[in-house]
Amino acid sequence: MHSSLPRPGGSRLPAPSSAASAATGPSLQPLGDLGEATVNSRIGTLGASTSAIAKPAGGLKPPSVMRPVGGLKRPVSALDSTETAYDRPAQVARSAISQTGPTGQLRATAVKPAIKSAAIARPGVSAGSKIGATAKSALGRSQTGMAARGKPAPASTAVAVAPTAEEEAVGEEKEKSGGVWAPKKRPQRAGWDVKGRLQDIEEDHRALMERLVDVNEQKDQSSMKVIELETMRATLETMNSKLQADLNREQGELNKLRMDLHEEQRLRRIEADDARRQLLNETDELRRKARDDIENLERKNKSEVHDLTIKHKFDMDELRSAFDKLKVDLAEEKRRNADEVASLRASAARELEDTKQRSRNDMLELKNSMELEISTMKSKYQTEIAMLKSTYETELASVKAELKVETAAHNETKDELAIAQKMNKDMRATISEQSVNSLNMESTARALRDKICSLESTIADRDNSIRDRDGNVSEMRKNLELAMTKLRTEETLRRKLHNQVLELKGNIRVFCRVRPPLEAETDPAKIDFPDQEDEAKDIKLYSTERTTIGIETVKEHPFTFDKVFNPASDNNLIFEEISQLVQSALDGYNVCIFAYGQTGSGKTYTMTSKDGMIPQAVDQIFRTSAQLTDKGWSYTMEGSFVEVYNENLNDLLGKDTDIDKKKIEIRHDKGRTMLTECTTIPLTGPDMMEEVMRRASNNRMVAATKANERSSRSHSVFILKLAGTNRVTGERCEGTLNLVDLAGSERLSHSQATGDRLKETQNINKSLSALGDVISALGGGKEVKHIPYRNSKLTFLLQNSLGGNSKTLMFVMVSPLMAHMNETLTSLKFAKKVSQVNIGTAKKVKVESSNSP
Ligand SMILES: Nc1ncnc2c1ncn2[C@@H]1O[C@H](COP(=O)(O)OP(=O)(O)OP(=O)(O)O)[C@@H](O)[C@H]1O
Repeated sequence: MHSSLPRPGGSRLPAPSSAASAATGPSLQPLGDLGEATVNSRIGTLGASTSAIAKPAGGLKPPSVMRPVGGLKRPVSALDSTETAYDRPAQVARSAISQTGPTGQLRATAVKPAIKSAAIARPGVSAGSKIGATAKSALGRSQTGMAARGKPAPASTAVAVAPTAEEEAVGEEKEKSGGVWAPKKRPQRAGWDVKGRLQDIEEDHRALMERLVDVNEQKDQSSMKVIELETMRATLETMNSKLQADLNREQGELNKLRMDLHEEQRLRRIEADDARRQLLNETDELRRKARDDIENLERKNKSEVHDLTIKHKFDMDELRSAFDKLKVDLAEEKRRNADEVASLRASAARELEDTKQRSRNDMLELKNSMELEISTMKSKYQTEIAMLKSTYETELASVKAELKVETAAHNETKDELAIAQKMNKDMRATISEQSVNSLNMESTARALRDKICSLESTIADRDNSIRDRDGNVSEMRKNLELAMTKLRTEETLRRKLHNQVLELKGNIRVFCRVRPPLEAETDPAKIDFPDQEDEAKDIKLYSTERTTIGIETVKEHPFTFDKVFNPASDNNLIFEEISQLVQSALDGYNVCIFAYGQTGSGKTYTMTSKDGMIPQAVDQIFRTSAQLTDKGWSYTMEGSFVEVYNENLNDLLGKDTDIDKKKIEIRHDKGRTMLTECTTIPLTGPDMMEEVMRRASNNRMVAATKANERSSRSHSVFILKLAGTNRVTGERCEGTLNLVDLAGSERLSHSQATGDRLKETQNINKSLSALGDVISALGGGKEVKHIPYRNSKLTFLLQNSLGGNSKTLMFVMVSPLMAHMNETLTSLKFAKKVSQVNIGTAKKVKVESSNSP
């Protein structure tokens, strides 16, 4: 290993061996003469000095110098702990350096072992830090020095050997260039030439001293270097302390961060606690809300159940009425069946009678023919017998005569007598044979007579059964009669009950209908229907009002009526609600249905459109009256259609040329209203209504050409009179159904109208306020003695249909537009007043009847 260590000059040092030391032998004289110990001590001192001097100049660069870059942020302890074995010699060197005095002078004794340990510390390392290399070169130098002085090197260190010629040349060269010092080459002196040798030594000593001076210079340089290194160390230490300070600061920051972290954690914990508490509160709140919801739901459920119960009750009532209707239908069916049975029975009886008659005729014929046959046969046989008898008697007489003749010749003709007797015997046999035949004939006649008898008894049985059936039929007829009577009683009862139901609902009822906005209408009003799913009685409107100080406020206007129809309700739904009133007209009551509201609110649409109240009412009346036929009722119906315009009546079913010309008078007589010179069309079927409506609409159009927008400024009244008679009970009833499309209720200002328009305005205002007056007077009770029917043509026309014996329904029509809000509110207020009027119980129109009480 040591054999391959390179020398600073590139030559190799031979491995330390005794041979090597022996090689130096011939070149060195024994030092016994001079005092070998002295020489050796000098050489040793020199060697030690050179070794000390040969301390590596630049080899003490501490590895830590290079470290700060990477290890800047690392704590010192960490830096120290990461020092490897390679760093330790440098540390030792550093500590050695630190032992220099304040002057910066290096103490050789301290440096020497340091270098030594540095050199020894890394034996066998071929390449490594500068320190190792420097230490090795220093070692090399010291060894060389020692070798030169002939002193054996320690076993653990390399021992210098005598240089070869080549090495010597290099040594010389080195010497010149200030390399490692070596004694000068000179011719070998003889052993005895101690003086010469001393001279050489003296010379070498001088050279060495010179060299020492050089070395001292080098030492100074090294000291300088050490100082430099020291400065560097100080810098490094400053850096180190700076780093330490950084580290401390960072640690401080870290601690601060840790504290922040703790604070943050504490805050988070508090927040978490708060959140948990909030969550608990929210959960409680939710639980409470859920409980409330459940309770609300239960309440709602209960109310729904209640509603459903009511609905169920209502449905049950309806079912009951349907059941009653079914009963009626069943009775009707029964009656039809009974009729059928009766007709079948009659035809069966007729057939039976025919069959009986035919059988009787057949029997009679048979009997006659039999009797004829029997009598023919009888007479035939009797004739035959008589003939035979006469023949016999003749023969007997002739025989007797002959006998007489021949008696004499009796004896003579005894044989002839015997023959004659024999012939007589034969004849008797024939006669008896004939008698048997006659008897047979008689028995046949008897059998025939028996057959006739049995046929007669069968006919009698049949007669009996027919009589029995007749008995059943009459019993069934009686039952039918009873059922019909019951049915009639029930019908009367139904009418009474129906009337009572309507009475309970009030004789003036007010329905409110809001029409849908039309396509072109863009400013809808805000209208609510709060209980549409329920009773549908409420409506709420919202208007905006400006206070005196200019603040806009929204005002609510709630109203309640007998029924409120929202814009989605169609005419069919509305008719369902009024159909019972229409039924009342059939039951003999006067019924009046008004459509009240401003122009364009939907009055005409509700009353006269194709599926409006007028066509549907007539249709229902026809349908119901047809059903009542089975209960003995037959009805006659007649319709009139009049227009009240400017306090004049126009016949809308008359000639168009008579409009505004013919004067129609109103007469009241015993609860009946008659119109003079007004067309009344008998209605025989619902299809006739189309013609009635067409004619009325034509005349209205003609009237409209006379005055613009006349339909809005006139009242139209369709009057349907119904007269019913029950052919079975003799009951009679008369009812009137008045369907009125009123003029637009908008407040017309007198100031803006002139001429015809002013007249129209005055008349509309007059008639509508008269209607209001009549209704409120009717609601005044018994104290009010006078009802001002005569204040307008309209109220006078409807006198018998407004009040005590009538049923009244007012539709208050509502426009859905914001622009009409004020008019709408006025209409609704008027309707509210009407709905609060109680006009007493309606009475059936009294009609004298054959058996009415
Ligand atoms: N329920 C409804 N559904 C659909 N359209 C309707 C409804 N009601 C009214 N209308 C429409 O609104 C418009 C005005 O209605 P209508 O002529 O019936 O009002 P009005 O009150 O009779 O007016 P006037 O007093 O001028 O006769 C018409 O075009 C009509 O078709």
